[in-house]
Amino acid sequence: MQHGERDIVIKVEGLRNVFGEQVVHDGLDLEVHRGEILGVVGGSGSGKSVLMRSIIGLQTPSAGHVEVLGEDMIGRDDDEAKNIRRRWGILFQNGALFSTLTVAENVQVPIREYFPFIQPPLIDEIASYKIAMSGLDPNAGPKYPSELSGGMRKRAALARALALDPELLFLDEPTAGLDPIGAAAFDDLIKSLARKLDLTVFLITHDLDTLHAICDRVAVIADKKIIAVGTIPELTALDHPWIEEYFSGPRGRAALASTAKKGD
Ligand SMILES: Nc1ncnc2c1ncn2[C@@H]1O[C@H](COP(=O)(O)OP(=O)(O)OP(=O)(O)O)[C@@H](O)[C@H]1O
Repeated sequence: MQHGERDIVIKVEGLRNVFGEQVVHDGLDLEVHRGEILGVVGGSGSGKSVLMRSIIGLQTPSAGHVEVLGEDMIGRDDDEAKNIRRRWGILFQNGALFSTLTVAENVQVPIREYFPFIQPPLIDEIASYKIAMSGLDPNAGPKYPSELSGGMRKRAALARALALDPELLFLDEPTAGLDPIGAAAFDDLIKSLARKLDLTVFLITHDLDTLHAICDRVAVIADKKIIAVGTIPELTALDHPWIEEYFSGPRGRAALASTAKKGD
């Protein structure tokens, strides 16, 4: 399928990132289409997180072009960048919740930042709604992150990422540290929210089950660039040793078998 400019939510062209002597990205290109869940995979240290940081403006690339939701991300002043940031939510790898705030207060932070004129009772209501949407019990609202399980913390962080009704969601290893049942439940939640809320999702993961269960396409980083993007069958049809080893090695085969079983 051909995608018009308006259907491309993230466009990265010729991205180059260098730390000292180390070239992490060189000539990296990627397009993320509206409404898709795009998984990003690659070996440890291949530059997945640096790619995400370049897209969200936390890392200024040495060269290249990054466009998000039709806006050029490089060289923006603070106010302009803030207006674009409002349109996406981010779930960082460790959740990155404020430990001194309750779950409800964490979810309220972005709402208060962007809409300080909204009255507190309404802010409470919006936060409760996001907490419920993320599959947490309403009793979780007054709890502190340290009082929650790992899975509940992820859901709380997801509620905060959804606080401003984003169009785009960035997820950095959302199922890392969860047991397989918790991870599958979190995958289901992401898939269902993405469909219901018309989200575009950029998802970094090492979790083969997640790739099979929820990703529409997968982008593979190796050799400092995106070497392939496509559905898993499209990728496995390619003759590339890393991709073959990744998807067709023992863990890849197990993930495929378990997805096939689920679909019976
Ligand atoms: N701020 C920084 N300063 C120097 N080097 C950095 C910085 N951030 C990342 N790097 C280096 O860039 C490379 C890519 O890092 P990145 O975190 O993007 O890898 P990754 O693919 O996300 O890895 P993992 O799967 O292990 O999380 C690594 O070698 C890392 O050490």
